[in-house]
Amino acid sequence: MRLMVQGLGGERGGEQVFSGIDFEVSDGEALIVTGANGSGKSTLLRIIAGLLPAAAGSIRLEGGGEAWPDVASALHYLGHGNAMKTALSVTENLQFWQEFCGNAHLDIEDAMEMVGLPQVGHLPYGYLSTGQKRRIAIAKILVSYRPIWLLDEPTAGLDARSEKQFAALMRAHLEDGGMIVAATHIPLGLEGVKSLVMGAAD
Ligand SMILES: Nc1ncnc2c1ncn2[C@@H]1O[C@H](COP(=O)(O)OP(=O)(O)OP(=O)(O)O)[C@@H](O)[C@H]1O
Repeated sequence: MRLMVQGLGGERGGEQVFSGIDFEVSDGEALIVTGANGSGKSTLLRIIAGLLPAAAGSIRLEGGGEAWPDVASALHYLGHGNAMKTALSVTENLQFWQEFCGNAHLDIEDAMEMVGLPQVGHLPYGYLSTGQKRRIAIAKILVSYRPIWLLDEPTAGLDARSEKQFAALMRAHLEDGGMIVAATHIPLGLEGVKSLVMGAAD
């Protein structure tokens, strides 16, 4: 499978943020997107996720077959917001996402264990600390299988131990043939990755 981005342009509020972005990511590959604040990293990921329209260019998934007929069906998007309901329990949130995304992968208990939070399932999500919220958002992408992980500053708010745990999860995803496109200011602990540097903002 191959994610192909060609000539991609992005706008916010009618202003061009970037143009002419080209890259390809195949099974087992990661692309790390870096660049100054405001250079358009989040905008790029939101366009790939289908949350914003592209101003120009194309985004295609080759070889997805019947299981992954288009880019949107093949990806998990981990944005700055964690996309969880604060009043629902952690388990209820993860159950919702597992049913919504389909392709159940890890059990909810196992996913909480993988992010080092096996005992918070009964708590309202809103009670968790900032780093715990992020770790449960990471558990969200483990409870359903999708081959492409789009990650926007995934380790923001994580302590050193959780950063390492997450690096291991990303490596396992790549070893399984998954793909990662991650915007970050912090090295993610992945080796042999592709790199895209977004232009500096004015
Ligand atoms: N809704 C919006 N309306 C207008 N401009 C916006 C909007 N959202 C973002 N922008 C602008 O788009 C540009 C790109 O923002 P974006 O969040 O993609 O940058 P980034 O590279 O992810 O930055 P950071 O490293 O700070 O997270 C910025 O100049 C930002 O002010």
